[in-house]
Order: sequence, then C-alpha cells, then structure tokens
Amino acid sequence: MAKKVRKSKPKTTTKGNTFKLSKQNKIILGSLLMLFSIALFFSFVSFYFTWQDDQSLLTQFADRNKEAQNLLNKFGAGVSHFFMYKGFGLASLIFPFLLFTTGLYMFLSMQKQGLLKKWVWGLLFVIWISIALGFFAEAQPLLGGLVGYEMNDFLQDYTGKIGVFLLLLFGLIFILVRLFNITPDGIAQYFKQKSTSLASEFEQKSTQENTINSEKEEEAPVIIDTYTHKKDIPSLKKEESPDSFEITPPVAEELAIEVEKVVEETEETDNIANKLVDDFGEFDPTLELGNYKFPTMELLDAHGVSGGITINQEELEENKNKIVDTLKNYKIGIAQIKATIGPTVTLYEIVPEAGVRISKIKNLEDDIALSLAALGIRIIAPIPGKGTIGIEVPNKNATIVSMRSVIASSKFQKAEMQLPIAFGKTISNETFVVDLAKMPHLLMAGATGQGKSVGLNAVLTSLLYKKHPAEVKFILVDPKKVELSIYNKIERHFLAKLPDSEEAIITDNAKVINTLNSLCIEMDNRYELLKHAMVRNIKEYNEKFKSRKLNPNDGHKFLPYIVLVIDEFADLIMTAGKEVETPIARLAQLARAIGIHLIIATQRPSVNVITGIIKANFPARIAFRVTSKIDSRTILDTQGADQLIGRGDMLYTQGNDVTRIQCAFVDTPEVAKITEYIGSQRAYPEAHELPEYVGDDSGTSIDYDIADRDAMFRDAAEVIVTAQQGSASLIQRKLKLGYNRAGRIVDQLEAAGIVGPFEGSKARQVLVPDLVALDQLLKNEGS
Ligand SMILES: Nc1ncnc2c1ncn2[C@@H]1O[C@H](COP(=O)(O)OP(=O)(O)OP(=O)(O)O)[C@@H](O)[C@H]1O
Repeated sequence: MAKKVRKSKPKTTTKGNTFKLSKQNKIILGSLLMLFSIALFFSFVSFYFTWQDDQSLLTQFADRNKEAQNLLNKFGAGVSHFFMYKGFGLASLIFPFLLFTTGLYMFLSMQKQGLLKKWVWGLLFVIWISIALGFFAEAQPLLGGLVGYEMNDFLQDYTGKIGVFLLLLFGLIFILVRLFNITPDGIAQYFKQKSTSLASEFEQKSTQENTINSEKEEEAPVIIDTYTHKKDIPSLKKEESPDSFEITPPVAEELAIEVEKVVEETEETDNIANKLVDDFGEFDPTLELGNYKFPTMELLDAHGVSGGITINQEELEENKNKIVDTLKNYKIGIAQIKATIGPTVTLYEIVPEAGVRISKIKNLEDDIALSLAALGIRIIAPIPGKGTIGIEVPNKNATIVSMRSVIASSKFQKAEMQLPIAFGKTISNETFVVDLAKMPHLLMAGATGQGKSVGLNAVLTSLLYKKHPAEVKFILVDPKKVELSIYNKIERHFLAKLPDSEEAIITDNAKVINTLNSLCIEMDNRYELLKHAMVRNIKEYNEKFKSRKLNPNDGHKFLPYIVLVIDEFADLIMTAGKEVETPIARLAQLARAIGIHLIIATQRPSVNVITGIIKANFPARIAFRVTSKIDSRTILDTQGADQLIGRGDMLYTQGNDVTRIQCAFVDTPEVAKITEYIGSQRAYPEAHELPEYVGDDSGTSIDYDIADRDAMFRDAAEVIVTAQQGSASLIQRKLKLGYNRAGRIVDQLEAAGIVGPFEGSKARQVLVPDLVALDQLLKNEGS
C-alpha cells in the first residue's frame, strides 16, 4: 500500500477551483517571491537617485554596451520606471513588502486567510499615498507617479482642490478607522488612561512624601501628659492614612471591549490527511491500472437501426379507428386520443367523454383487448398521475433498441450514479437509466427465450462501459454453464472468486453456497471497516479513504462494489434450498450499505423459488414475458407480464409504478468483443479474492489429530502467545484468514492446550507464557 502511495504522481492537484501546491513547490515559489521582492526594493530605492541618468537608456535595452546606474542595472531601471514613474511613485515601495509577505506565507506554508486582506489594504494604501503625494507634492511628480498625477488632475477637474483634499481626508479617516480601529472613543479613552496614570504617578509620589513625613513625625518626641499619663499622640492620627486612597475604576461604559478571535482548532487526523493529500494528491484507486481504456462504442453493433423510430401513419390510423370503434361498442365515447410511439409498442392515451367512469373501462379490459385482437395489448386504466386511459398496442414492425444507442445516449453518459444501468428505452422512446446501488437488488424473471440473458448482458455491459476495474467486481453464477462463460476473459479485471477456486465463473452449486457464505463474511468485514471509519455507507467510506483519512495500516482499503449475478436461481433453490436462501436473504437485507448488490434471474417465477423473504428484499423487479397471470403476479404483484410480446419487451417496477421498457439488445458476439477488448489490456495479477470460507462440514470437533492441524497452526499459535490474547479475530487480522478458518485454528489451539476454553464475549485465556514455552510444548508433542 505504501508503494502505491509513493507512486501516486501528482504533486499538484486541481480540485474544483482551488489550486494546491505541494510543500516543496511552496518553498521554491515562496523563496523566489521573497528574493524578487528584495530585488524590487533595491531597484526602487536606487531609482530615486539614478532615474535621470538611466532615462535615456530606456529605449536602448537591447544594447549590451550600455549600462544602467540602477543597482539592478537595466532590469531595475526598467521595472522601476514602470512602477514608480508610470505607476504609483513612492507608494510603489509597498509592492516589494506585499510580495515579500506573500513569499513568506508560502515559504512557511502559513494559512492564507490573512494574506488577501493584506493585499487589499496594501493596494488601497498605494492608491491613497499616490494621490496624496500627487496633491501635496505637485512640483515633484516622481513622488506620486503618473497615476497620482493623472488621478489628481481628473479629480480636480470635477471637484476642485478642496474636493480632492476632502476626499483624501475621508480616505485617511477610512483607513484609520477600519485598519487601525482608531475612533473618537478610543482617543478619549487613551487620554483618560494617560491622565489616570499621571494622577496615580502623582499620588504615588505624594504617598512617598507622606511616608517620609510620617517617618519624620514618628521620630518626633512623644509628649506624655504628666497628669493623665496619656501619651499625646500627634495630630497625624486624625489624618486619613494614605492607604485608604481609592482609585475609582473607569466606568464600564467607557471601556471598549476587544474580543479576541477564536482560532478553531483543526483535528489532527484532518491535518495529517490534508498534508498527505497536499503531498501525494488524493488516493486514486484506478492508478494500478492507470492505462486502462474503457471499451469503445465501435465494439457495439447498431443492429441495422440508424435513425429513430419510423412512424407508420397508416398503422396509427388503423389502430386508432379500431380503438374508437371497439369502445363505441361498449358505449364509451372518446373526447381525445393521443399516440406515443415507442420502439415496440405504441401507447394510445384516451380521455373518455365526460361522465364515463374509469372503473367501467377497467372492467372491460379483457373484452377490449379481445376486440382489438392483437397480441401484447396492455390496458392501463388510469395511467397513474394522469387520469387518462392507456392502451398499449404492439407495432407491426418492432424496432430493435441497440445497446449502442442506449450507451451513447447522453442520459447514460452523463449519469452521475454509482452503478448506472441502461436497460433500454421506455414507451416514449426515452433511454431508461437506473442506479443499481439504489435498487439495491434486482430480481429478473421471464419464460425461456424472452430475453433474460440479453437483459443480464445489458446490465453487465452498462457497468463495463462506465466503471473502472478497481471500482466494481462481479461474481457470476451460471448453472447453465454457457451463458456467462464469455466473461472469463475479464477474470483478472472485473471478476471476484474464492481463494482456492480455479474457475472465476461459478457453475457448481456446492461452490455457490461457499461463495454466498464468503460474501456474508466480506459483508461483516466491510461493516467492521465502516464502523471503525465512522461512516454509514461505502460511498462515504471510499471518499474518506480517497482523501487519505483512513490508514491502510489499520486494514482500511478502497472497497470496490461487488455485483453478484445468478443466472438460473430456480435451479439453485431446487438443489440447495435453505442453504442458499439463508445467505441470500441475509445479503439482501444487509448488504446495500456496503456495496454488495444481487441480481437474480429465474425462468420459473413460482412461489417456492421466489419466496416471501426474497421478494421482500428485492423491491426492484423485472418481468419479461411469462406464461401465466399467476407468474406475473408472483414477480410484479400485478398482472401484465403475461401480455408482453417477448424479445426483450419487459416491465420494470421499483415499488408501485410499473414501466414498460424495450430491453436494449446486445448480442453474444458484441459481448465477446467487449470482453476481448478489456481482456487484452494489462490486468491485476489475479481475480479479486473473496474471504475464505470453510464449510461447516469440515467439523469443529475438539479432538484434533496433530496431522490434521491447519497449515497456519504454528503461525497462529505464535501470534496468540506473543499477543497473549486468545481471539480468533486477531488470527484473522494478522494472518489474513477467513473467520471460519481462524475459528477452527482456535479450536485446534484449545485442543493443544495453548488457549483455554471458550468464555463467551471475553477472549480466551492463553495458557502458554512465551514463545520458548510454546516451542517446548510443540516439541514434546512431536516426540
Ligand atoms: N432486447 C431484445 N431485442 C431484440 N431481440 C431480443 C431481445 N432480447 C432477446 N431477444 C431475442 O430473443 C432471443 C432469446 O433471448 P435470451 O437468450 O435472452 O432468452 P432467455 O430468456 O435468456 O432464454 P433462456 O432462459 O432459455 O436462456 C435472443 O436470441 C434474441 O433473438
């Protein structure tokens, strides 16, 4: 990981409009500015003494024989002439100071907030001084420069000398009040303070004198009354002692309170993260395959469709008449009729005459369909949110919606989604794009030969066109063994698999169970990471990781989305039943936040395949044509899928609304070309590895044979003894093992007498004090 960090090239990054420099560049630029400002300062100062001599030189810069008197020679003479003579005169001296400060800010990487203020005030000063000098030292135009002279000239033309004077005075007041915070109150306060301090000084002096006097008086002889024997205490007693002198504090009103600005402390982790981002730029997960090229549009076929949909006027008229006549038979008058032509069906929207109840039309749905005598008619009464009645009539010549056209659509290209999928086109010919991450899982059903596999390919193709291999991984389950095998070529780019499996595409049902359980472990691990990172979902987690706020040494890493595709779910449920259903249900319930999404396709949408628990967790569903109304209800909870015309004609629902879509068509050779294109590029060393899962049948008996011990047994024992903490998660982390395997090793450690028995939530006690004792124990065991 550290390697990757070092590799990340950009020293400067542009993020939005902010321009960030690396620390080294700041030092370089800062020192350049400081040195330049010093050069400017010297040339400006020497300009005052040399300008007359150098004036003739200004037109002869190219002549190398001529030398200027300015300390910085021709450069100094030229720049100074520009700034001082043609510019602001003496006030130009402020520029080197501003530049020097800017350089210093950069050099020390200080916060930039105060700098802008300095520049604004600096420029105001420059203008004010230049005008003021132009006004008061009219005889010496060099002091105010050309700007000062011209501005004075201009202002005097309009306001006269007095006007300019008043304007200058106002400028001075403005600067004094705003910049130095000098107010009449402040001045009064200042004099008051002065007078009080003078008074107290005076008092102090007089106190000193008093004490001297009293000392003197104390020395005076005490006169004792011979009659009363009372000491005649000198009159001093009656006088107030100087100690009782009261200093009246200034009245609160007169005190101007100055509020110190609270400087917000920034969190240290942020600082470190910001520094890392400054130095290395944001973490780029795609860097390892930095040269990866997304598949091009040429790989997809247009399927003979060049333009949009052709409108067959005759057909439109014919269908309209049929609808009007049919409805007339049922005594339903039509006030208005409108047609929207889609790729496979045309939607006729009808506004019935006033007084016709929509429920009447709804009841006649089947009869109307029969009268229209066409396959695939669907009546929507009323169209949700419109109050019209829709009758979908299939076009005589359906237009194929090519994958190329939907991928090329700006809706898909501009989609700012996490996992955008272009399914096809709606009835109004709009490209239909949805976010798989929002679904968050998808159920697809349809009778055989109606377009499921094409639909799955459309989903996968959409993701391949939009996502980098670092961002998404697929787990493909294909019991039919042939449908998804073309994706083998992108194994090391886009596929994820179990550690020891050879094939990345899973065709064996037993392996599916292991994979699903492994995904559950991955889910738990990811939740653990999210918890430590204190974020709620994968998007926030990855953003935090990219901005280098999460330390890879704590196990944090960039998390790709994982999309699990199961092509024939019915087959799986029939053979594995609960063993498959339980992890699927768990994943479906919990995996959405951590970026694991399921796509399940099935031919047989019966209730024992799509069980209640699965349905409850798959709100997004797609139905291709099915054979019965019951099947349609099983998938969509409504009928309609039985009236589709097949060949990619589908209904999509994500909650209540049902949308009719013509699925985009992508043929197997096209997919092969895409996978070939991706597969021929540089890849990761191997497919993305899922956590290891060892099935329960491997047994967890406590009587382990020494020979049956796990290969990592000794390493695990050393980890446990060194840390003196008997926990499976420690082994898991340190040795990068799956949860189950680590659990099994802990059992073996218990059997070997290295750790104590299970103690509930507490870690097990470690019975071996150190590595020497462990070595001894294992040696004795062997002998
Ligand atoms: N979107 C589409 N546009 C045009 N034709 C399509 C579309 N989808 C499918 N078809 C046609 O239907 C045929 C069967 O499609 P597909 O192989 O996807 O069916 P399926 O439902 O997966 O069948 P099975 O379950 O037997 O595998 C395709 O070969 C193609 O000719």
